[in-house]
Amino acid sequence: MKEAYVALGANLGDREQSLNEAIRRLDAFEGIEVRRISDRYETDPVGYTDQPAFLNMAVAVGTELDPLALLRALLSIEQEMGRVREIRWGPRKIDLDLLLYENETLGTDELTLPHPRMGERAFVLVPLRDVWTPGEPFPWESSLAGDVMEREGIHRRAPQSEARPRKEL
Ligand SMILES: Nc1ncnc2c1ncn2[C@@H]1O[C@H](COP(=O)(O)OP(=O)(O)OP(=O)(O)O)[C@@H](O)[C@H]1O
Ligand SMILES: Nc1nc2c(c(=O)[nH]1)N=C(CO)CN2
Repeated sequence: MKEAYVALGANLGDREQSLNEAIRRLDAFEGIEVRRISDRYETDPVGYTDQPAFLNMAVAVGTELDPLALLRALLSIEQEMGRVREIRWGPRKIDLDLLLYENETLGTDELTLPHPRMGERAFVLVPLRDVWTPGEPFPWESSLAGDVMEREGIHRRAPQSEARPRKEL
């Protein structure tokens, strides 16, 4: 089994439900198992800013798929969930990006590894740090120093059990 990291984002419809559904579909996919799941973060939109706030997460997966097959699995889940591609960096029901696959580097149009913009995106790095290999230093720690969360408009959401109304506990 190889290890890979996937970033998830949603900013249209029921964002929470979309993220849960995407993780369920990932884990159900032949050759992929979800190993660790980050907290959820409410984040200000980056790039194209005239759009609703995102919910962002990251997961660590174990996989028997090669990098391209894993990327295609992510794209197929996006499509099954009804993602419509319109504006680049624009609003979407669900976005799944392949951040890292072991230590592979790749530079094709279809797949670039590591993901070319991950190092400059706090909305990616903050959840990625949650699921990083336990005991291993997080390589982007210095990018997250100081008040980056405040500056980039990133707010950790309460865990689901805390967020639920008492009667449902
Ligand atoms: N590491 C990667 N993860 C996901 N997609 C990638 C990667 N490298 C290249 N791509 C290609 O990028 C294409 C466009 O991806 P997508 O529509 O998710 O981009 P975006 O989310 O708008 O922007 P960004 O790539 O900056 O997150 C995909 O069809 C895919 O083939
Ligand atoms: N906060 C935030 N901003 C974004 C995001 C995202 O997931 N979170 N995804 C984008 C498309 O790549 C563009 N901008």
